[in-house]
Amino acid sequence: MNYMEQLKKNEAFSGPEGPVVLVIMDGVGIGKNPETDYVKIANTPNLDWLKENAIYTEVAAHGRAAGLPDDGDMGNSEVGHNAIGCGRVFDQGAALVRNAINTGSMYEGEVWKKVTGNVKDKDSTLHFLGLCSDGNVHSNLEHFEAMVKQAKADGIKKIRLHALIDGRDVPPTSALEYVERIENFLAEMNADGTVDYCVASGGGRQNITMDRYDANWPMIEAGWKTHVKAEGRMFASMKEAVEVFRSENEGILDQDLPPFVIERDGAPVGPIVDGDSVILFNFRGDRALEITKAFEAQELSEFPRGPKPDVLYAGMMQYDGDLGVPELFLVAPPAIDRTMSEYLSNAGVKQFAISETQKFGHVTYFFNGNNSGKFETETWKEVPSDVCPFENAPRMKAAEITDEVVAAIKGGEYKFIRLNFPNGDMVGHTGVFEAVKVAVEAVDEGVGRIMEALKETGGIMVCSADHGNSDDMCALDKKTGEIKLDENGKPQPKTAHSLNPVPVFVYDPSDAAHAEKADVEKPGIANLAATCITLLGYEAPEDYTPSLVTVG
Ligand SMILES: O=C(O)[C@@H](CO)OP(=O)(O)O
Ligand SMILES: [Mn+2]
Ligand SMILES: [Mn+2]
Repeated sequence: MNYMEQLKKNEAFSGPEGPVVLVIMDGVGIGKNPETDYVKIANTPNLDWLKENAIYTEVAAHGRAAGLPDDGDMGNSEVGHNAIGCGRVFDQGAALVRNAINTGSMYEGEVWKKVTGNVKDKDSTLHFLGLCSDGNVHSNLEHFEAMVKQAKADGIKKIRLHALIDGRDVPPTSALEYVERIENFLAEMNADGTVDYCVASGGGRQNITMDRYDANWPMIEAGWKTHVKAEGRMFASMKEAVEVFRSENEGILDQDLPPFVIERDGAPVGPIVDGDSVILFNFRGDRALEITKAFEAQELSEFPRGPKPDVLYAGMMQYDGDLGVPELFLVAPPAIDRTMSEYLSNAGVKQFAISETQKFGHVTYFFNGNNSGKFETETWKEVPSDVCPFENAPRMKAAEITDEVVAAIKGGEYKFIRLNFPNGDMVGHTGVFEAVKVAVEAVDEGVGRIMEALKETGGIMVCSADHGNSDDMCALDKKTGEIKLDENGKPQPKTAHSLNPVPVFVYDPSDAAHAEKADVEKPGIANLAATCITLLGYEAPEDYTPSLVTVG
Protein backbone atom coordinates (compact mmCIF):
# COMPACT_ATOMS: atom_id res chain seq x y z
CA MET A 1 0.00 0.00 0.00
CA ASN A 2 1.67 3.27 -0.91
CA TYR A 3 -1.07 5.77 -0.43
CA MET A 4 -1.45 7.32 2.96
CA GLU A 5 -4.95 7.47 4.36
CA GLN A 6 -5.62 10.35 6.72
CA LEU A 7 -6.20 9.79 10.40
CA LYS A 8 -9.84 10.32 11.30
CA LYS A 9 -10.67 12.49 14.25
CA ASN A 10 -12.34 10.60 17.07
CA GLU A 11 -15.81 12.10 17.50
CA ALA A 12 -16.09 11.15 21.16
CA PHE A 13 -12.73 12.57 22.22
CA SER A 14 -10.71 15.30 20.54
CA GLY A 15 -7.50 14.93 22.55
CA PRO A 16 -6.25 16.34 25.84
CA GLU A 17 -5.43 19.93 26.63
CA GLY A 18 -1.73 19.18 26.99
CA PRO A 19 0.47 16.82 25.01
CA VAL A 20 0.58 13.04 24.90
CA VAL A 21 4.02 11.94 26.08
CA LEU A 22 5.36 8.49 25.24
CA VAL A 23 8.13 7.51 27.64
CA ILE A 24 10.22 4.54 26.55
CA MET A 25 12.19 3.26 29.52
CA ASP A 26 14.80 1.29 27.61
CA GLY A 27 15.44 -2.12 29.14
CA VAL A 28 12.94 -1.84 31.99
CA GLY A 29 10.84 -5.00 32.06
CA ILE A 30 8.89 -6.95 34.65
CA GLY A 31 11.12 -9.48 36.35
CA LYS A 32 10.11 -12.92 37.50
CA ASN A 33 12.62 -13.26 40.28
CA PRO A 34 12.70 -10.54 42.98
CA GLU A 35 16.33 -11.30 43.77
CA THR A 36 17.54 -10.58 40.23
CA ASP A 37 15.01 -7.88 39.32
CA TYR A 38 16.78 -4.56 39.77
CA VAL A 39 13.68 -2.65 38.73
CA LYS A 40 12.04 -4.13 41.84
CA ILE A 41 15.12 -3.70 43.98
CA ALA A 42 15.50 -0.02 43.04
CA ASN A 43 13.55 2.61 44.91
CA THR A 44 10.87 3.65 42.39
CA PRO A 45 8.10 5.59 44.13
CA ASN A 46 6.69 6.96 40.87
CA LEU A 47 6.50 3.65 39.03
CA ASP A 48 5.03 2.07 42.17
CA TRP A 49 2.41 4.79 42.40
CA LEU A 50 1.55 4.39 38.71
CA LYS A 51 1.10 0.66 39.10
CA GLU A 52 -1.50 1.22 41.82
CA ASN A 53 -3.24 4.30 40.47
CA ALA A 54 -2.85 4.59 36.70
CA ILE A 55 -4.12 2.28 34.00
CA TYR A 56 -1.67 -0.58 34.10
CA THR A 57 -1.09 -3.48 31.80
CA GLU A 58 1.76 -5.74 30.71
CA VAL A 59 2.73 -6.41 27.10
CA ALA A 60 5.06 -8.81 25.33
CA ALA A 61 8.29 -7.34 23.93
CA HIS A 62 10.19 -10.37 22.64
CA GLY A 63 9.96 -13.20 20.14
CA ARG A 64 7.12 -13.24 17.64
CA ALA A 65 5.50 -10.20 19.30
CA ALA A 66 8.51 -8.22 18.04
CA GLY A 67 8.87 -9.92 14.64
CA LEU A 68 11.70 -12.22 15.74
CA PRO A 69 12.03 -15.78 14.50
CA ASP A 70 11.15 -17.55 17.77
CA ASP A 71 9.64 -16.83 21.15
CA GLY A 72 13.00 -17.79 22.63
CA ASP A 73 14.52 -14.64 21.09
CA MET A 74 14.85 -11.74 23.52
CA GLY A 75 13.63 -8.36 22.40
CA ASN A 76 15.95 -5.55 21.43
CA SER A 77 15.84 -1.86 20.73
CA GLU A 78 15.64 -2.07 16.97
CA VAL A 79 12.68 -4.41 16.73
CA GLY A 80 11.12 -2.81 19.80
CA HIS A 81 11.22 0.75 18.51
CA ASN A 82 10.20 -0.38 15.02
CA ALA A 83 7.11 -2.08 16.46
CA ILE A 84 6.23 0.83 18.75
CA GLY A 85 6.65 3.33 15.92
CA CYS A 86 4.70 1.51 13.23
CA GLY A 87 1.99 -0.16 15.24
CA ARG A 88 2.38 -3.50 13.53
CA VAL A 89 4.71 -6.47 13.68
CA PHE A 90 6.94 -7.04 10.67
CA ASP A 91 9.26 -9.98 10.19
CA GLN A 92 12.58 -8.49 11.22
CA GLY A 93 16.21 -8.89 10.09
CA ALA A 94 16.88 -12.09 12.01
CA ALA A 95 13.86 -13.80 10.45
CA LEU A 96 14.36 -12.37 6.95
CA VAL A 97 18.01 -13.41 6.76
CA ARG A 98 17.27 -16.90 8.04
CA ASN A 99 14.62 -17.21 5.40
CA ALA A 100 16.85 -15.90 2.59
CA ILE A 101 19.50 -18.44 3.56
CA ASN A 102 17.15 -21.39 4.02
CA THR A 103 15.38 -20.85 0.72
CA GLY A 104 18.65 -20.07 -1.05
CA SER A 105 17.26 -16.78 -2.35
CA MET A 106 20.30 -14.96 -0.93
CA TYR A 107 22.64 -16.88 -3.19
CA GLU A 108 20.50 -16.34 -6.25
CA GLY A 109 20.63 -12.59 -5.72
CA GLU A 110 22.83 -10.22 -7.70
CA VAL A 111 24.81 -9.04 -4.69
CA TRP A 112 25.99 -12.49 -3.61
CA LYS A 113 27.02 -13.19 -7.20
CA LYS A 114 28.83 -9.89 -7.49
CA VAL A 115 30.71 -10.22 -4.22
CA THR A 116 31.83 -13.81 -4.79
CA GLY A 117 32.40 -13.24 -8.52
CA ASN A 118 34.75 -10.37 -7.72
CA VAL A 119 36.89 -12.66 -5.55
CA LYS A 120 36.93 -15.41 -8.15
CA ASP A 121 37.81 -13.07 -11.00
CA LYS A 122 40.65 -11.46 -9.10
CA ASP A 123 41.77 -14.50 -7.16
CA SER A 124 41.45 -12.33 -4.06
CA THR A 125 40.03 -12.74 -0.55
CA LEU A 126 36.47 -12.80 0.73
CA HIS A 127 36.31 -11.13 4.15
CA PHE A 128 33.49 -11.59 6.62
CA LEU A 129 33.18 -9.02 9.39
CA GLY A 130 30.61 -9.34 12.14
CA LEU A 131 29.48 -10.12 15.63
CA CYS A 132 30.30 -13.73 16.44
CA SER A 133 27.49 -15.09 18.58
CA ASP A 134 24.00 -16.45 18.29
CA GLY A 135 22.43 -13.52 20.13
CA ASN A 136 20.25 -12.78 17.08
CA VAL A 137 20.19 -9.09 17.93
CA HIS A 138 22.82 -7.85 15.47
CA SER A 139 23.86 -11.11 13.88
CA ASN A 140 23.84 -14.86 14.08
CA LEU A 141 26.91 -17.04 13.57
CA GLU A 142 24.66 -19.53 11.80
CA HIS A 143 24.36 -17.06 8.94
CA PHE A 144 28.14 -16.74 8.68
CA GLU A 145 28.55 -20.52 8.64
CA ALA A 146 25.90 -20.98 5.95
CA MET A 147 27.48 -18.31 3.75
CA VAL A 148 30.95 -19.80 4.13
CA LYS A 149 29.66 -23.22 3.10
CA GLN A 150 28.04 -21.70 0.05
CA ALA A 151 31.18 -19.73 -0.77
CA LYS A 152 33.17 -22.95 -0.68
CA ALA A 153 30.67 -24.60 -2.99
CA ASP A 154 31.01 -21.54 -5.24
CA GLY A 155 34.76 -22.08 -5.44
CA ILE A 156 36.06 -19.34 -3.12
CA LYS A 157 39.55 -20.30 -2.01
CA LYS A 158 40.43 -17.70 0.57
CA ILE A 159 38.19 -16.43 3.37
CA ARG A 160 39.11 -14.28 6.36
CA LEU A 161 36.90 -13.69 9.38
CA HIS A 162 37.11 -10.44 11.34
CA ALA A 163 35.46 -11.55 14.54
CA LEU A 164 33.77 -9.14 16.92
CA ILE A 165 33.35 -10.69 20.33
CA ASP A 166 29.93 -10.37 21.95
CA GLY A 167 29.18 -10.98 25.64
CA ARG A 168 26.31 -8.47 25.49
CA ASP A 169 23.61 -10.51 23.75
CA VAL A 170 24.99 -13.75 25.20
CA PRO A 171 26.60 -14.55 28.58
CA PRO A 172 29.27 -11.97 29.49
CA THR A 173 32.28 -14.29 29.37
CA SER A 174 31.18 -16.90 26.86
CA ALA A 175 33.71 -15.96 24.14
CA LEU A 176 35.63 -19.21 24.21
CA GLU A 177 32.51 -21.23 23.40
CA TYR A 178 32.12 -19.24 20.20
CA VAL A 179 35.84 -19.34 19.49
CA GLU A 180 35.75 -23.12 19.69
CA ARG A 181 32.71 -23.28 17.44
CA ILE A 182 34.38 -21.01 14.87
CA GLU A 183 37.71 -22.81 14.96
CA ASN A 184 36.08 -26.24 14.62
CA PHE A 185 33.95 -25.02 11.77
CA LEU A 186 36.88 -23.49 9.89
CA ALA A 187 38.97 -26.62 10.47
CA GLU A 188 36.17 -28.68 8.96
CA MET A 189 36.06 -26.37 5.93
CA ASN A 190 39.84 -26.56 5.52
CA ALA A 191 40.06 -30.33 6.05
CA ASP A 192 40.12 -31.35 2.38
CA GLY A 193 43.03 -29.02 1.72
CA THR A 194 41.33 -27.13 -1.10
CA VAL A 195 40.75 -23.86 0.72
CA ASP A 196 42.36 -21.47 3.19
CA TYR A 197 39.79 -20.08 5.63
CA CYS A 198 40.77 -18.52 8.98
CA VAL A 199 40.24 -15.79 11.55
CA ALA A 200 42.19 -12.63 10.70
CA SER A 201 41.37 -10.11 13.43
CA GLY A 202 38.85 -9.06 16.01
CA GLY A 203 38.10 -7.54 19.38
CA GLY A 204 35.33 -6.79 21.87
CA ARG A 205 32.25 -5.17 20.34
CA GLN A 206 32.24 -2.29 22.84
CA ASN A 207 35.88 -1.62 22.09
CA ILE A 208 36.07 -1.58 18.30
CA THR A 209 33.95 -1.27 15.16
CA MET A 210 30.42 -1.35 16.61
CA ASP A 211 29.92 2.21 17.81
CA ARG A 212 26.58 3.81 17.00
CA TYR A 213 25.06 7.24 16.40
CA ASP A 214 28.47 8.92 16.10
CA ALA A 215 28.99 8.49 19.84
CA ASN A 216 32.62 7.39 19.69
CA TRP A 217 34.38 7.36 16.31
CA PRO A 218 37.72 6.31 17.81
CA MET A 219 36.08 2.85 18.10
CA ILE A 220 35.69 2.79 14.32
CA GLU A 221 39.22 4.04 13.83
CA ALA A 222 40.49 1.21 16.05
CA GLY A 223 38.39 -1.29 14.09
CA TRP A 224 39.70 0.03 10.78
CA LYS A 225 43.29 -0.29 11.98
CA THR A 226 42.64 -3.82 13.18
CA HIS A 227 40.60 -5.33 10.35
CA VAL A 228 41.75 -3.38 7.32
CA LYS A 229 45.34 -2.39 8.06
CA ALA A 230 45.98 -5.43 10.29
CA GLU A 231 47.91 -3.26 12.71
CA GLY A 232 47.91 -4.23 16.36
CA ARG A 233 48.96 -6.84 18.83
CA MET A 234 49.47 -10.15 17.08
CA PHE A 235 48.51 -13.63 18.23
CA ALA A 236 48.68 -17.08 16.70
CA SER A 237 44.96 -17.66 17.23
CA MET A 238 41.79 -16.02 18.50
CA LYS A 239 41.77 -18.43 21.41
CA GLU A 240 45.22 -17.31 22.44
CA ALA A 241 44.19 -13.65 22.16
CA VAL A 242 41.17 -14.13 24.44
CA GLU A 243 43.15 -16.13 26.99
CA VAL A 244 46.05 -13.68 27.13
CA PHE A 245 43.75 -10.65 27.44
CA ARG A 246 41.82 -12.32 30.24
CA SER A 247 44.98 -13.18 32.13
CA GLU A 248 46.14 -9.58 31.82
CA ASN A 249 42.83 -7.90 32.73
CA GLU A 250 41.17 -9.55 35.66
CA GLY A 251 37.39 -9.67 35.43
CA ILE A 252 37.27 -8.21 31.91
CA LEU A 253 33.99 -8.80 30.07
CA ASP A 254 34.04 -10.12 26.53
CA GLN A 255 32.46 -7.00 25.08
CA ASP A 256 35.44 -4.95 26.32
CA LEU A 257 38.28 -7.20 25.08
CA PRO A 258 41.06 -5.32 23.24
CA PRO A 259 41.66 -5.68 19.52
CA PHE A 260 43.83 -8.45 18.11
CA VAL A 261 45.41 -9.37 14.79
CA ILE A 262 46.16 -12.96 13.78
CA GLU A 263 49.57 -13.73 12.33
CA ARG A 264 51.02 -16.56 10.31
CA ASP A 265 54.78 -16.81 9.95
CA GLY A 266 55.16 -13.41 11.56
CA ALA A 267 52.86 -11.52 9.19
CA PRO A 268 49.19 -10.59 9.58
CA VAL A 269 47.09 -13.24 7.91
CA GLY A 270 44.30 -11.10 6.50
CA PRO A 271 44.58 -7.35 5.89
CA ILE A 272 41.83 -6.03 3.62
CA VAL A 273 43.40 -4.93 0.34
CA ASP A 274 42.50 -3.78 -3.18
CA GLY A 275 40.47 -6.32 -5.09
CA ASP A 276 38.96 -8.06 -2.05
CA SER A 277 35.29 -8.38 -1.16
CA VAL A 278 33.90 -7.63 2.29
CA ILE A 279 30.60 -8.78 3.78
CA LEU A 280 29.44 -7.20 7.01
CA PHE A 281 27.19 -9.98 8.27
CA ASN A 282 25.43 -7.96 10.99
CA PHE A 283 21.85 -7.40 9.93
CA ARG A 284 21.03 -4.64 12.41
CA GLY A 285 21.78 -1.11 11.32
CA ASP A 286 22.65 1.16 14.24
CA ARG A 287 26.07 -0.30 14.96
CA ALA A 288 26.74 -1.07 11.29
CA LEU A 289 26.38 2.41 9.83
CA GLU A 290 29.68 3.95 10.92
CA ILE A 291 31.97 1.13 9.78
CA THR A 292 29.94 1.01 6.56
CA LYS A 293 30.62 4.69 6.07
CA ALA A 294 34.34 4.08 6.59
CA PHE A 295 34.24 1.49 3.79
CA GLU A 296 32.01 3.46 1.43
CA ALA A 297 32.73 7.17 1.78
CA GLN A 298 35.19 8.64 -0.72
CA GLU A 299 36.20 11.29 1.79
CA LEU A 300 35.99 10.68 5.50
CA SER A 301 36.44 13.42 8.07
CA GLU A 302 35.82 11.40 11.23
CA PHE A 303 39.32 9.93 11.42
CA PRO A 304 42.47 9.85 9.27
CA ARG A 305 41.53 6.75 7.33
CA GLY A 306 43.96 7.27 4.50
CA PRO A 307 43.18 5.95 1.04
CA LYS A 308 40.51 3.30 1.26
CA PRO A 309 41.19 -0.04 -0.34
CA ASP A 310 39.28 -0.68 -3.53
CA VAL A 311 36.98 -3.43 -2.29
CA LEU A 312 33.49 -4.59 -3.05
CA TYR A 313 31.60 -4.00 0.19
CA ALA A 314 28.19 -5.44 1.00
CA GLY A 315 26.04 -5.36 4.12
CA MET A 316 23.78 -8.17 5.23
CA MET A 317 20.89 -5.72 4.97
CA GLN A 318 20.23 -2.20 3.93
CA TYR A 319 20.84 -0.32 7.16
CA ASP A 320 19.24 3.02 6.31
CA GLY A 321 16.37 3.20 3.85
CA ASP A 322 16.46 6.99 3.49
CA LEU A 323 20.19 7.21 2.88
CA GLY A 324 20.27 4.02 0.78
CA VAL A 325 23.18 2.66 2.81
CA PRO A 326 24.98 0.45 2.07
CA GLU A 327 24.87 0.49 -1.68
CA LEU A 328 25.08 -3.30 -1.85
CA PHE A 329 23.16 -5.53 0.54
CA LEU A 330 22.31 -9.22 0.59
CA VAL A 331 18.79 -9.18 2.06
CA ALA A 332 16.09 -6.55 1.70
CA PRO A 333 15.01 -5.08 5.04
CA PRO A 334 11.43 -5.24 6.30
CA ALA A 335 9.25 -2.84 4.32
CA ILE A 336 8.12 -0.78 7.29
CA ASP A 337 5.71 1.84 5.99
CA ARG A 338 3.03 4.15 7.35
CA THR A 339 4.67 4.79 10.71
CA MET A 340 2.82 6.78 13.32
CA SER A 341 5.24 9.68 12.81
CA GLU A 342 4.14 9.88 9.19
CA TYR A 343 0.45 9.71 10.06
CA LEU A 344 0.80 12.37 12.73
CA SER A 345 2.79 14.56 10.40
CA ASN A 346 0.07 14.29 7.75
CA ALA A 347 -2.46 15.23 10.39
CA GLY A 348 -0.39 18.31 11.28
CA VAL A 349 0.41 17.10 14.79
CA LYS A 350 3.68 18.64 15.98
CA GLN A 351 6.04 16.02 17.35
CA PHE A 352 9.13 16.18 19.53
CA ALA A 353 11.55 13.25 19.83
CA ILE A 354 14.42 13.22 22.29
CA SER A 355 17.06 11.03 23.89
CA GLU A 356 20.78 11.16 24.54
CA THR A 357 23.27 10.05 21.89
CA GLN A 358 23.31 6.36 22.85
CA LYS A 359 19.59 6.02 22.14
CA PHE A 360 18.96 9.04 19.95
CA GLY A 361 18.64 6.96 16.80
CA HIS A 362 16.35 4.54 18.62
CA VAL A 363 13.68 7.14 19.17
CA THR A 364 14.15 8.71 15.70
CA TYR A 365 15.63 6.36 13.08
CA PHE A 366 14.40 3.05 14.56
CA PHE A 367 11.09 4.61 15.59
CA ASN A 368 10.54 5.69 11.98
CA GLY A 369 11.21 2.23 10.54
CA ASN A 370 15.00 2.50 10.07
CA ASN A 371 14.82 5.73 8.13
CA SER A 372 16.96 8.66 9.13
CA GLY A 373 14.75 11.27 7.46
CA LYS A 374 12.44 13.47 9.48
CA PHE A 375 8.75 14.04 8.76
CA GLU A 376 7.55 17.58 8.36
CA THR A 377 6.09 18.17 11.81
CA GLU A 378 8.93 16.46 13.69
CA THR A 379 11.63 18.11 15.79
CA TRP A 380 14.47 15.90 17.04
CA LYS A 381 16.79 16.72 19.90
CA GLU A 382 19.94 14.86 20.88
CA VAL A 383 21.49 15.32 24.32
CA PRO A 384 25.19 14.36 24.01
CA SER A 385 26.01 11.18 25.94
CA ASP A 386 29.08 10.81 28.10
CA VAL A 387 31.83 8.70 26.58
CA CYS A 388 32.69 6.54 29.57
CA PRO A 389 31.78 3.21 31.09
CA PHE A 390 28.16 3.76 32.08
CA GLU A 391 28.53 1.88 35.35
CA ASN A 392 30.56 4.93 36.41
CA ALA A 393 27.80 7.38 35.45
CA PRO A 394 24.57 5.38 35.76
CA ARG A 395 22.29 8.39 35.89
CA MET A 396 23.50 9.15 32.38
CA LYS A 397 21.60 12.13 30.96
CA ALA A 398 18.19 11.27 32.43
CA ALA A 399 17.91 14.62 34.22
CA GLU A 400 18.93 16.62 31.13
CA ILE A 401 16.47 14.71 28.93
CA THR A 402 13.76 15.33 31.51
CA ASP A 403 14.55 19.06 31.62
CA GLU A 404 14.01 19.25 27.86
CA VAL A 405 10.83 17.20 28.01
CA VAL A 406 9.36 19.28 30.83
CA ALA A 407 10.15 22.44 28.87
CA ALA A 408 8.50 20.95 25.78
CA ILE A 409 5.41 19.96 27.76
CA LYS A 410 5.10 23.41 29.27
CA GLY A 411 5.99 25.19 26.04
CA GLY A 412 2.77 23.95 24.47
CA GLU A 413 4.12 23.69 20.93
CA TYR A 414 4.16 19.91 20.66
CA LYS A 415 1.12 17.67 20.86
CA PHE A 416 3.11 14.43 20.81
CA ILE A 417 6.40 14.01 22.65
CA ARG A 418 8.40 10.80 22.63
CA LEU A 419 11.55 10.07 24.56
CA ASN A 420 13.88 7.27 25.51
CA PHE A 421 15.54 6.92 28.89
CA PRO A 422 18.56 4.66 28.16
CA ASN A 423 19.63 3.92 31.74
CA GLY A 424 17.88 0.62 32.46
CA ASP A 425 19.38 -0.85 29.34
CA MET A 426 22.80 0.75 28.98
CA VAL A 427 23.69 0.21 32.62
CA GLY A 428 21.98 -3.19 32.62
CA HIS A 429 24.48 -4.27 29.95
CA THR A 430 27.39 -3.51 32.29
CA GLY A 431 26.31 -6.16 34.79
CA VAL A 432 27.18 -3.91 37.74
CA PHE A 433 24.27 -4.43 40.12
CA GLU A 434 24.59 -1.32 42.29
CA ALA A 435 24.89 0.90 39.22
CA VAL A 436 21.76 -0.66 37.70
CA LYS A 437 19.82 0.23 40.82
CA VAL A 438 20.91 3.88 40.54
CA ALA A 439 20.11 3.82 36.81
CA VAL A 440 16.53 2.70 37.38
CA GLU A 441 16.10 5.26 40.14
CA ALA A 442 17.21 8.03 37.77
CA VAL A 443 14.53 6.91 35.30
CA ASP A 444 11.90 6.86 38.01
CA GLU A 445 12.78 10.43 38.99
CA GLY A 446 12.47 11.52 35.37
CA VAL A 447 9.07 9.87 35.09
CA GLY A 448 7.95 11.63 38.27
CA ARG A 449 8.91 15.03 36.92
CA ILE A 450 7.14 14.37 33.64
CA MET A 451 4.02 13.40 35.60
CA GLU A 452 4.12 16.69 37.49
CA ALA A 453 4.41 18.69 34.28
CA LEU A 454 1.51 16.78 32.76
CA LYS A 455 -0.60 17.44 35.81
CA GLU A 456 -0.04 21.16 35.32
CA THR A 457 -0.78 21.16 31.61
CA GLY A 458 -3.52 18.56 31.29
CA GLY A 459 -1.50 16.11 29.22
CA ILE A 460 -1.34 12.34 29.21
CA MET A 461 1.61 9.98 29.64
CA VAL A 462 2.03 6.54 28.13
CA CYS A 463 5.03 5.01 29.86
CA SER A 464 6.45 1.69 28.74
CA ALA A 465 9.62 -0.02 27.51
CA ASP A 466 11.06 -1.59 24.38
CA HIS A 467 12.27 -4.81 26.10
CA GLY A 468 13.62 -5.95 29.44
CA ASN A 469 17.17 -5.93 30.76
CA SER A 470 17.57 -4.51 34.28
CA ASP A 471 14.67 -6.70 35.46
CA ASP A 472 16.81 -9.82 35.05
CA MET A 473 20.37 -9.14 36.11
CA CYS A 474 21.77 -12.46 37.34
CA ALA A 475 22.75 -15.63 35.55
CA LEU A 476 20.63 -18.57 36.62
CA ASP A 477 21.56 -22.21 36.59
CA LYS A 478 19.61 -23.73 33.72
CA LYS A 479 18.75 -26.90 35.62
CA THR A 480 18.06 -25.71 39.15
CA GLY A 481 16.96 -22.15 38.46
CA GLU A 482 19.25 -20.99 41.29
CA ILE A 483 21.41 -17.86 40.94
CA LYS A 484 24.86 -18.85 39.70
CA LEU A 485 27.67 -17.77 41.99
CA ASP A 486 31.24 -16.88 41.05
CA GLU A 487 34.36 -18.18 42.81
CA ASN A 488 33.91 -15.55 45.54
CA GLY A 489 30.32 -16.60 46.18
CA LYS A 490 28.88 -13.49 44.48
CA PRO A 491 26.01 -13.67 41.96
CA GLN A 492 27.21 -13.85 38.38
CA PRO A 493 25.84 -10.96 36.33
CA LYS A 494 23.78 -11.34 33.20
CA THR A 495 24.40 -8.56 30.69
CA ALA A 496 21.88 -9.43 27.98
CA HIS A 497 18.28 -8.32 27.50
CA SER A 498 15.54 -10.35 29.13
CA LEU A 499 12.59 -12.26 27.74
CA ASN A 500 10.24 -10.57 30.18
CA PRO A 501 7.13 -8.56 29.36
CA VAL A 502 7.21 -4.81 29.88
CA PRO A 503 4.82 -2.53 31.76
CA VAL A 504 2.46 -0.01 30.23
CA PHE A 505 1.19 2.84 32.41
CA VAL A 506 -1.36 5.29 31.06
CA TYR A 507 -1.51 8.36 33.27
CA ASP A 508 -4.18 10.95 32.56
CA PRO A 509 -4.23 13.23 35.61
CA SER A 510 -7.10 15.41 34.39
CA ASP A 511 -9.06 12.38 33.17
CA ALA A 512 -9.42 14.11 29.84
CA ALA A 513 -9.75 10.88 27.90
CA HIS A 514 -11.91 8.92 30.37
CA ALA A 515 -9.56 6.15 29.39
CA GLU A 516 -10.22 2.58 30.36
CA LYS A 517 -8.21 -0.52 29.80
CA ALA A 518 -9.31 -2.22 26.60
CA ASP A 519 -9.68 -5.92 26.26
CA VAL A 520 -6.83 -6.78 23.89
CA GLU A 521 -5.84 -10.32 23.08
CA LYS A 522 -2.10 -11.04 23.34
CA PRO A 523 -1.01 -7.42 23.67
CA GLY A 524 2.51 -6.49 22.59
CA ILE A 525 4.58 -3.34 22.30
CA ALA A 526 3.21 -2.72 18.79
CA ASN A 527 -0.09 -1.82 20.46
CA LEU A 528 1.50 1.34 21.85
CA ALA A 529 1.20 3.22 18.55
CA ALA A 530 -2.57 2.91 18.38
CA THR A 531 -2.72 3.70 22.10
CA CYS A 532 -0.94 7.03 21.58
CA ILE A 533 -2.96 7.90 18.47
CA THR A 534 -6.19 7.15 20.34
CA LEU A 535 -5.14 9.32 23.28
CA LEU A 536 -4.33 12.13 20.85
CA GLY A 537 -7.97 12.09 19.77
CA TYR A 538 -7.71 10.21 16.47
CA GLU A 539 -8.78 6.81 15.26
CA ALA A 540 -5.84 4.53 14.71
CA PRO A 541 -5.34 3.04 11.23
CA GLU A 542 -7.36 -0.12 10.83
CA ASP A 543 -4.45 -2.47 10.35
CA TYR A 544 -2.52 -1.21 13.38
CA THR A 545 -2.70 -3.55 16.36
CA PRO A 546 -5.41 -2.08 18.59
CA SER A 547 -5.16 0.53 21.32
CA LEU A 548 -4.66 -0.72 24.86
CA VAL A 549 -7.23 1.79 26.08
CA THR A 550 -10.66 3.00 25.09
CA VAL A 551 -11.50 6.71 25.38
CA GLY A 552 -14.48 9.01 25.47
O1 LIG B 1 23.70 -2.36 22.69
C1 LIG B 1 23.15 -2.93 21.73
O2 LIG B 1 23.54 -2.84 20.57
C2 LIG B 1 21.94 -3.80 21.99
C3 LIG B 1 22.40 -5.13 22.50
O3 LIG B 1 23.12 -5.80 21.52
O4 LIG B 1 21.08 -3.20 22.92
P1 LIG B 1 19.79 -2.36 22.42
O5 LIG B 1 18.99 -3.30 21.55
O6 LIG B 1 19.06 -2.04 23.69
O7 LIG B 1 20.27 -1.19 21.72
MN1 LIG C 1 16.52 -1.10 24.05
MN1 LIG D 1 20.35 -3.07 25.08
